[in-house]
Amino acid sequence: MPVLVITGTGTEVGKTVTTAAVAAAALSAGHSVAVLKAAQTGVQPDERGDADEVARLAGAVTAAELARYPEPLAPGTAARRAGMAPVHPQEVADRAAELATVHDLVLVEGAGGLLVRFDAAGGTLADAARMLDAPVLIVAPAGLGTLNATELTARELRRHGLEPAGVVIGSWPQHPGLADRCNVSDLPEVAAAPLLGAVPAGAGSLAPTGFRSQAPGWLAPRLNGTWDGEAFQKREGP
Ligand SMILES: Nc1ncnc2c1ncn2[C@@H]1O[C@H](COP(=O)(O)OP(=O)(O)OP(=O)(O)O)[C@@H](O)[C@H]1O
Ligand SMILES: C[C@H](N)[C@H](N)CCCCCC(=O)O
Ligand SMILES: [Mg+2]
Repeated sequence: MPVLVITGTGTEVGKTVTTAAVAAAALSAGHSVAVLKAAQTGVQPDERGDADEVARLAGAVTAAELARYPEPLAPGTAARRAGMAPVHPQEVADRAAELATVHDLVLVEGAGGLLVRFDAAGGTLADAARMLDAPVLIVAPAGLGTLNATELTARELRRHGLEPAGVVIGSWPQHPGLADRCNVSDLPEVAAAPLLGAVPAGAGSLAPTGFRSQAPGWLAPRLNGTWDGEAFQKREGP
C-alpha cells in the first residue's frame, strides 16, 4: 500500500489527527513516510498547515503541500478568490507517485470531504485517487449523523471505481453515548468496509512523545497498529 488517500465525511472530522496516527504507526513499524496535503486552505504563509501538524505529532515524515490559500474555503473557491492557480487532481497524483518512489508509505490528505472541488473543472480528491488507483481511508465522526455521511462517501468512492480501505473514527469520545456505541458496529456495515480504528478525542493535544507511543494502539494491524476491533466492539457494545 504505497499510497493511501485519506478522506473524510467532511471537514473537522479528524483527518489530520488520523493521518498523524497512521504516520506514527508506520514510522514505529520502521517504514518511511511522506504526507501530502493536496491543498491547504485557511492558513497564512507563516502558519502551520495540516502536513506540518502531522510532522509535529508523528515525527520524521516528509511533509509536502501543493498549494496554500488564505481563505478557509474549498480549495477551488479559495484559489479563484485569491487569483491563484488551482491544484488539479493530476498534480496531486503526480506528486504522490513521485513521493512513493522514495518512501514506503505516502499519505494524501484532502480538504474537507471527498467531493470538495479543487479546480474550476470540478476535479476532486476522488479523481486523484482514481489516477493513483490508491485505497481510500474514510475518517468519520463517532456520533449521530455519521452513518448517512459515511455511507454516502463509501458509495461515491465505489461509483468512482475505488474501494474504501476502511473507516477510522476520527474522534472517539471519552464518554461515548448510545449512538457512538451503536455506530461501532453500524459504521462498517453501512460502509461495507472494515472499521480500522478509533482515535481518542483530545489525541491532537497530546505531547508528541505520548502521541507516537499511543498511536499504534488506536489503529488496526492493517494500518501497522495493534488495535483489536472485536474487543473494542465488545467493550463499547450498547
Ligand atoms: N482525535 C482528536 N483529538 C484532538 N483534536 C481533534 C481530534 N479530532 C479532531 N480534533 C480537532 O478538531 C479539529 C478538526 O480536526 P482536523 O484538523 O483533524 O480536521 P480535518 O478533518 O483534518 O479537517 P480539514 O478538512 O480542515 O483538513 C481540529 O481543531 C482538531 O484539533
Ligand atoms: C477550511 C477547512 N478547514 C478545510 N480546509 C476546507 C473545507 C472545505 C469544505 C467545503 C464544503 O464541503 O462545503
Ligand atoms: Mg485536516
